[in-house]
Amino acid sequence: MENSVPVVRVESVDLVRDGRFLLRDVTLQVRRGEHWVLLGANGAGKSTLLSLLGATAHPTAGTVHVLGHRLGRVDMRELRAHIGHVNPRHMVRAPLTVRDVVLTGLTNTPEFPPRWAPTDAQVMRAEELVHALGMGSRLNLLWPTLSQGERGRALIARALMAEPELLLLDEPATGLDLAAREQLLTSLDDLRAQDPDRASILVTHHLEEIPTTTTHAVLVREGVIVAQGPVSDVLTTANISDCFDHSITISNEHGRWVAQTRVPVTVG
Ligand SMILES: Nc1ncnc2c1ncn2[C@@H]1O[C@H](COP(=O)(O)OP(=O)(O)OP(=O)(O)O)[C@@H](O)[C@H]1O
Repeated sequence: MENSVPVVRVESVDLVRDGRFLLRDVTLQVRRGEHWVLLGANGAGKSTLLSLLGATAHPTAGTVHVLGHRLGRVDMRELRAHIGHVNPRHMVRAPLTVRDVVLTGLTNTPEFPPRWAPTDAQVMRAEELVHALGMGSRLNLLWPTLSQGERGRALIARALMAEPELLLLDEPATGLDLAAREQLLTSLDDLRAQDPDRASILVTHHLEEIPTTTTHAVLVREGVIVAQGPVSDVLTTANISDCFDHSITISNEHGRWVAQTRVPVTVG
């Protein structure tokens, strides 16, 4: 894909299910090297938007281009091979080790396809990625024995195996304890520095889960984008309070964001 072509170009998109607008008039453009956070309340439409960008859903109206290809005019399966979509609900049924699950990122299948075997170089890359995500000591553990946080980190390594140009992360810090969350955020910052061309979109409800390397933010409310742009322009007390329909004060310290309910000042 040419450098000048946006990684994602969504234009005037509606997505309607059962007569209900899950997304309405959504326009969004993401370029190489940009790292977006997608914020919104429960049910706002974040995962729905991510499913369009991950080429797993089609818009009802409007156009979606991902990596230069228009949805509806491209083999979605082929396109998905170039997108790293980290879905915490990814199912692993076979008793695979962490190394094997990460390797299935190459085939984009839940298990190894029949007669497929990774090369030595692919195994080495899988191990490097597992180390980069702080999971080196877990390489040989069987998937069912992992904690939720360990699975989340292994799934990011899995998504990176195919060297995707676009990485989609759906609530990657959900269920992580404090230390695991901090390790995850550091790993994401490090990975972004290692591959400056990759673009990413991370979905969360929590401002504390936004990596410091985030460049842009988009706020969704009831299927509509209410603000988007450079992260420090978008993450303001007014915008976040409006998006979540609640009085929230936002602050930023050393690149990390914090949200607090605004306490009314009582006089007297
Ligand atoms: N296939 C579907 N058919 C009908 N409604 C759907 C479908 N998928 C999702 N929805 C509805 O669309 C709305 C947006 O869902 P979505 O999962 O995108 O929200 P979200 O912002 O990711 O929420 P959460 O933060 O709770 O994960 C929800 O009200 C959901 O019930």
